[in-house]
Amino acid sequence: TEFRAEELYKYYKVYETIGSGGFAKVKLGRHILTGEKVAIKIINKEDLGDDLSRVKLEIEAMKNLSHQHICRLYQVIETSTQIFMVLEHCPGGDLFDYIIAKARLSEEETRVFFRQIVSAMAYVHSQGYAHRDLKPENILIDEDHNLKLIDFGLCAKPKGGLGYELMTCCGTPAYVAPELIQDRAYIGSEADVWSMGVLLFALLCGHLPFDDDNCVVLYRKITRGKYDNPHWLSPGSVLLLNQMMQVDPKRRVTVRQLLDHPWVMKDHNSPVEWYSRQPLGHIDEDCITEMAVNMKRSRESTTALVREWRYDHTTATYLLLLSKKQRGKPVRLCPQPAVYD
Ligand SMILES: CN(C)C[C@H]1CC[C@H](N2C(=O)NCc3cnc4ccc(-c5cc(Cl)c(O)c(Cl)c5)cc4c32)CC1
Repeated sequence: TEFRAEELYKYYKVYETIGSGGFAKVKLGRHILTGEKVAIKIINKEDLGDDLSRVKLEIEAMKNLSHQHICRLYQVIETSTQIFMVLEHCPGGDLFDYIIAKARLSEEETRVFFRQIVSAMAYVHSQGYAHRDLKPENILIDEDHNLKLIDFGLCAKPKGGLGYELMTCCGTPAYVAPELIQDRAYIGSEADVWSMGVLLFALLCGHLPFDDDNCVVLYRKITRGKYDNPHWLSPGSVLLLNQMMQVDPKRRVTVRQLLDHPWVMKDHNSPVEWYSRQPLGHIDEDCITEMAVNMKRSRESTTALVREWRYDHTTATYLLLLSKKQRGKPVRLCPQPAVYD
């Protein structure tokens, strides 16, 4: 039903295309009521084919994932031909470009970033999901130079919980764990730790531990699990990388062990905080008050509406107001469409 695309333009200013990801393009937008910038991921259904299920999977996963280091989904609008995902805007681009621009990161800067990745992954696993496509291209940098995980299109939530084995071999070759390559049954969280090891290597070294233009050669290198440690790596970094890129998944360090791993604790002296700072069940009273006034509804009916988490304009308005509050901005809605840059 085409008129529903109007729903996008009713609530958002839509500006230029700021990027593309796979079968989607991403435009910059602004939520009219709060004035907050958003990223609008636009998917054309006819380009998808059977990938439509992947998009539905990503949307369902993102509705259940609310965390300070995961890109937040605010609203979903579906028309007969398109799906619009209104997402948290990350002006810093992705980590891949960031590494390229700096050649490689210092151990100190890597540690700050890696702690945020461990925080996000401990939360994702605690919700019963495995990401399965961890790589610098799928990690964005927000306006406060914090990391946000994106692209849950390949994630898995095994019915029996993360302890259950998965079979689908997927992900990006250079980051894929050996057990996936051998087409053996694998545990999603263990495969994610391998990918985190490859990611940590890329941050510290500026190149990949296993690389080859020929896929077969690349896979053989991964299953052998042998790679060169550049001379600039500290002994602590070499040890952690070795513990994460263990070919035998049962010998690999777990995300839980990473939370207070000596390398992760260095200079920070505290374990990684992985709990969500905005748990899904929590309702913020200030945001409810502002919305109730603006919608000319009672606080009770406004609260009930927000609690339905329909990922419609009400969800978006609430989450964007909450984001403003958490960044110290006034918890205010602008009823008349204000003029911006
Ligand atoms: C694998 N790479 C190519 C992927 C690219 C995709 C475009 C990205 N991007 C820009 O190009 N410019 C700035 C920019 C700003 N805010 C963003 C917020 C969310 C997303 C986003 C979120 C999800 Cl959940 C998702 O699935 C996808 Cl595809 C995108 C992208 C943003 C973005 C950068 C990484």
